[in-house]
Amino acid sequence: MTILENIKHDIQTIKDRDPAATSTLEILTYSGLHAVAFYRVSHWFYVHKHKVIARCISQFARMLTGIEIHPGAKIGKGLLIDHGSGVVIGETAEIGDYCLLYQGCTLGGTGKDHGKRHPTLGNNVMVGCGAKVLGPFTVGDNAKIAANAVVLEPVPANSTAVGVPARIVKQNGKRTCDLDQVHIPDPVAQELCQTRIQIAKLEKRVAELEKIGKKEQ
Ligand SMILES: CC(C)(COP(=O)(O)OP(=O)(O)OC[C@H]1O[C@@H](n2cnc3c(N)ncnc32)[C@H](O)[C@@H]1OP(=O)(O)O)[C@@H](O)C(=O)NCCC(=O)NCCS
Ligand SMILES: CC(=O)OC[C@H](N)C(=O)O
Repeated sequence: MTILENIKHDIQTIKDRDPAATSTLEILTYSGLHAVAFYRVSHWFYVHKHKVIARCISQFARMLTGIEIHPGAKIGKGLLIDHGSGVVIGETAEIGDYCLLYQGCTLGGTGKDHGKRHPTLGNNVMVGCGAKVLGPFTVGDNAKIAANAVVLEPVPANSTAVGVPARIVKQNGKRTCDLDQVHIPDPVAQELCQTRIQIAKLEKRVAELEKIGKKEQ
């Protein structure tokens, strides 16, 4: 895809995904669109080894929009940065297609890694406002990162990560168990939880039957 085709795609995505967007003209005023368009140009200079020009463009975009995208980041089709102020995307971050980032979120490093330092988002990932995703791990397709979460470990596809530090509260539309003390659903803990739920149901049923039995006596 050329830079222009990518930008057209970004505009279409905003139309499709932002309920507040009413027309193309209105979308052309969006800071998020400006930041992504400048990024697409700066990335071209970055990959063609004009790193200073690339940086000048990204710093200019930052002044204009309050959104800082390092020209080295790799960003797929149809990125929507909604509202945008305070968004920071690090040099080795990778973002799949049709992702949605809200204001104040960071795709950053922990300061402890070298080389690949920033996260990789799959396709259709949503990162809520104020969330920080820190480290060189993967956030799977269709994952949702809650507003203000601080994510320090991989997030599986189709799941929701919430809190500080973030834990997985939903996966494939189902709530994960409260017994889950690690951030990724543990199959043994989930099995234990299911057993506890079954026992609780059986205890309730036994109590009901005992009550009926007593009445009949
Ligand atoms: C997380 C989010 C995406 C909802 O995802 P979801 O998969 O539909 O999850 P649910 O709404 O079912 O919530 C699951 C649990 O997480 C909790 N939760 C949701 N968002 C949370 C947040 N930001 N921080 C802490 N807990 C949160 C819910 O209360 C619920 O808890 P419970 O299981 O104890 O009831 C949404 O709440 C969110 O944070 N969106 C960010 C959008 C945003 O940034 N908007 C800014 C627009 S300007
Ligand atoms: C402020 C906010 O919720 O923005 C989200 C989206 N633009 C909307 O209008 O719903």
